[in-house]
Amino acid sequence: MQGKGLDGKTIILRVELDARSVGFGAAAAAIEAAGGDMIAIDVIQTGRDRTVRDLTVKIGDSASTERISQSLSAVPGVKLVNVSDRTFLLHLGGKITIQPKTPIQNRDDLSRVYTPEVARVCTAIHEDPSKAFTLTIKRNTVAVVSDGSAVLGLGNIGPYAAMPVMEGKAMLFKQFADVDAFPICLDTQDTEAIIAAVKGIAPGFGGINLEDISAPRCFEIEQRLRDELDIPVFHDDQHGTAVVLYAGLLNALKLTGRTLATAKIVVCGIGAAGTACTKMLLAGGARNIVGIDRVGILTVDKSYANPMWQWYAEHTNPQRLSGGLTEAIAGADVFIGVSAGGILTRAHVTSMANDPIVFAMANPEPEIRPELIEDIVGVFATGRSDYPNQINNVLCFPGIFRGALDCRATVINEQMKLAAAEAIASVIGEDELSRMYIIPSVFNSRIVEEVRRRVIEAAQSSGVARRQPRE
Ligand SMILES: NC(=O)c1ccc[n+]([C@@H]2O[C@H](COP(=O)([O-])OP(=O)(O)OC[C@H]3O[C@@H](n4cnc5c(N)ncnc54)[C@H](O)[C@@H]3O)[C@@H](O)[C@H]2O)c1
Ligand SMILES: O=C(O)C[C@H](O)C(=O)O
Ligand SMILES: [Mg+2]
Repeated sequence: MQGKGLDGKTIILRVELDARSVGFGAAAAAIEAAGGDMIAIDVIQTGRDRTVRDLTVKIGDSASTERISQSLSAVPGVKLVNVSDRTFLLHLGGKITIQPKTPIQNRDDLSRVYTPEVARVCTAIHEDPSKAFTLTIKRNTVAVVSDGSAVLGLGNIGPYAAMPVMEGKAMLFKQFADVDAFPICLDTQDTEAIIAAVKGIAPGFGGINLEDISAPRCFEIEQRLRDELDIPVFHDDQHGTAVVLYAGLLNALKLTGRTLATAKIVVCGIGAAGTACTKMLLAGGARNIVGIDRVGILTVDKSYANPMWQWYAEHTNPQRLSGGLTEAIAGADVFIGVSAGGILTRAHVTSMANDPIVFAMANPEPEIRPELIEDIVGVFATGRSDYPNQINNVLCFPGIFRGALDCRATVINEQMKLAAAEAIASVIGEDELSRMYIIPSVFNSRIVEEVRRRVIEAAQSSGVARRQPRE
């Protein structure tokens, strides 16, 4: 098992060299001395006094971006202008764009897509608002809405910093399910203001994917929007995560000879994801779930100001355990982490039952790195793409929205979520299932189609579909 880490292995250093006092060789030598290997040089600007170059440098195992930058900056006459890596370069100018479906080539085209002809289409929609689904982008467009309050496990980093994640989700929607998704990061964390903003933009969208909004506000925001809008509103960190977790856990339990009803399951991080995962496991028949957050094990013997924690304490922890993670995890069959990076230790895992299942799903840094417990864990999964068994909501949200949009569902309900989980689990055949393969790859082309098909069936049988899709 190997993760690539967050630093790219190749970096690009933009340097300004004082042409009179520094030779290029000195810069190259400084990079080499710090463990870097210069593999390309691009001249950006040249002049009599100074030149600007982009140096592409491969970072050796012993080196780091910081060491190389420091070594280079220490050379007299060298000014380090910028350091980027392949990841940053991929983000230059953002990751998505909007393109018209047809070009406007002449006056005739112009008068059809725009004034005066467009007015006839506007009038038709005014007379029959349901035509918005057929005559505008509403039919295939989802808003990915965040307030930046719980971005991955990075926490409350605000709406500007949340944008790269939301753009990424939009890319995944398009690539995997051909859904046009638009990232919307709101500059408010006020519940009422978020509800009003989403309701205000809803006319242009066929669905709302709420993303990275922290608990407990996310519960009220989602519930109110579900009640007040007639398009699906789906908090991805709750339900997308729960659907994928459920699919992966069923397979892991099967492989280790356990059942949901008898396994002791510890859920760490009782926020958006932890709450929804627990609800889905309870609905599936789990009976021994213990939840833990910063305040310790949630137990009915205490009372909590957070109403969701109160609910949680009343519906879990049948043995009324108390204490911290050490007390919660002793003898547990399953650990589900949706909290923060690095909080689980090898000693914790050693204290679990034999052949334990550890799903360390915090992003980007899991609760524990697989290499630390490889020899003692039964089944291991993370939320990341650079380890085996990626339990990530990307396996759910493209397909579930594809299905919901195609049958014009008014909501995404429990039946549709369960259908999505069963679809994801079903993509792995019995003979393929192994400890390193409990959940299909994001790139498995059958996932979206299978999720879509079963979600549409579930929407129809539960009476929330407004349209019969063609195929
Ligand atoms: N793999 C996936 O698909 C996936 C999906 C959703 C969320 N996540 C990850 O799960 C984590 C939580 O996301 P969320 O949307 O539920 O956020 P959230 O803010 O709603 O909830 C996080 C909860 O974790 C708790 N927590 C933080 N540090 C803790 C600690 N040291 N010990 C115990 N509890 C702690 C917080 O108090 C909070 O209740 C993030 O790291 C996120 O990246 C992963
Ligand atoms: O964004 C991800 O990779 C998954 C999830 O939505 C998260 O918040 O961590
Ligand atoms: Mg998220």
